[in-house]
Amino acid sequence: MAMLNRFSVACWKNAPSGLLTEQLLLVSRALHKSAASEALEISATGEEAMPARLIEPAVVREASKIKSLKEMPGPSTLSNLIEFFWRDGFGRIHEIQEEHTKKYGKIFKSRFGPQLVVSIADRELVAEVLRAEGAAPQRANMESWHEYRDMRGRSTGLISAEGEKWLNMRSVLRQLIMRPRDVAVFSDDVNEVVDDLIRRIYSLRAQQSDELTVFNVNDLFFKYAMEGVAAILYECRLGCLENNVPKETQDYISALHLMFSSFKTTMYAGAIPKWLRPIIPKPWEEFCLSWDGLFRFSMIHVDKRFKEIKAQVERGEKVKGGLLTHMLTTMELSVEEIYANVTEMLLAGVDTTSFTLSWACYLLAQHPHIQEQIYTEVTQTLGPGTVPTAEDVPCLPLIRGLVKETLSRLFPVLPGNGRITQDDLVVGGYFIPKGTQLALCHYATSLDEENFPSPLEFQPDRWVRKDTSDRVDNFGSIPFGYGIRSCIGRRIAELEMHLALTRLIQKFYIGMSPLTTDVKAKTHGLLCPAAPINLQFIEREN
Ligand code: HEM
Repeated sequence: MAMLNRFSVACWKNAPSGLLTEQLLLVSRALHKSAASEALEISATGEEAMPARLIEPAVVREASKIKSLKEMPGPSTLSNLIEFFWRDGFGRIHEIQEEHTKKYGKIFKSRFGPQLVVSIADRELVAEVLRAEGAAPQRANMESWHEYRDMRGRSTGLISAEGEKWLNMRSVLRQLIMRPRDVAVFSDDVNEVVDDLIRRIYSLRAQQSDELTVFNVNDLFFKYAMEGVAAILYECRLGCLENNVPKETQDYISALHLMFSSFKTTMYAGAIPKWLRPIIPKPWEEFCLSWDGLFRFSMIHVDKRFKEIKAQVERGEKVKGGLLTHMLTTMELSVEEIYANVTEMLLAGVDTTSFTLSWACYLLAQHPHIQEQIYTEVTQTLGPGTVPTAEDVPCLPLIRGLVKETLSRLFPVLPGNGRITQDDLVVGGYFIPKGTQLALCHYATSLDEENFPSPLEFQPDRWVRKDTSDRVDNFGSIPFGYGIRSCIGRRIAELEMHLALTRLIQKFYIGMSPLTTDVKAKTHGLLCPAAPINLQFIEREN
């Protein structure tokens, strides 16, 4: 069994899905040697290259021990249905992940109607699956997204595209925003948005009788994240943090809320068969309505920038700008692809960042002594009142540790990720046929004692490297995913979070409002606060 564990992921091309031992003997020659122990090769773009595959004949002896999916443990279809539809399991997906891992082990199967999902909650197996990926990995079935785009004549963007089309777009976009230095140039733009965030905090505090409290900080951080991503993507300001939010921005926020607040509805939009739509029309209608709103907004801003560029060219002026300007002047992507990509990036970049900021501030308020340590680091490193830039962030390990401890461990905003296997695989000793939906259980692995000692404790300093050999990163926690299909907005999100948190900690002591009790997490697509987080922002004397 030890050998099977070592060689627990096998991958081969064009093999039939059957499970005959002879076939296994043949195909297992293609197994590569202990993918988990291969060193990561980080390419110049910051994306991880796949390790070379080696043939390991010893595995052939083990092939006959490979088990089928039938032998894999997991909850029954009935208990799953009860859990999700009767006991509101959609809001507790993260807890169910942990419960099922404890009950069935670190690899188990579940059935949702006709859909079989294999869940993996073991960091080595997650690593092996992701390291064995092909050139264009597939995350999940995006049929409903494709259907909407086909119906409206719209393109897919990075989230929804597959295969060759995805590969082409990814190779263009990764050159623009994947490396920390690509986004460092946006420090000043992001800092302007942080200025507005701080002004907004003063304004909100002033409206309360204690003149300290901001109610439901996620509302504030949602607007900050949206303004920040848009400043980079659209190269313009939206006015989200103003007292009077402009109408078109307000319409966009409503479309975004519709997409997420009706998370179950939009999930059902994909799950409900087309023939049932005349009987249950609402989910599909709301799904289309929110996409219409999201696309409309992006198109307004892309078209506006396009006109500005055109006018500049006509006047013979040099065209300067950021991401959108680059896309519009090089035209490596078609206009429809640009619309789709900025739409999908804005969708991906707002709630993820705002929930993480809300949780980070909540944890700071809950742990005043840790907040003081981070404050000391910030003031000693930057000196009083200095506005930090991306270049300062590597010198602020506790700020980075704060984000990692929040996002990578206690509140992974995406509690799970998915992959559809593109080849037949052997994972953890089980044969998994091509086309199977895998669920990578980040929430369970982030809180696994084997991966992180004292997993329930908030310890930002666990991420601080004591020396260069001390790598804390591991596959127990990959909040931005991994490899060629990982989050393309990671560096933008990190810049927004690092700069905002540093400046908030510089300026305020963040305390818990007496009106906030213990806030639990719930899954609503993302891992979000189940109740409003109300915090006090007490000005520091600098
Ligand atoms: C805290 C903030 C964020 C978190 C935790 C996060 C997390 C993730 C994760 C886990 C994935 C899937 C990766 C995989 O399958 O391996 C993803 C994909 C993606 N994210 Fe993010 N994200 C964040 C912010 C952003 C931002 C700010 C943007 C855009 C500006 C963005 C754009 C995208 C896009 C376009 C994809 C799809 C990439 C592809 O399929 O090629 N994300 N993100």
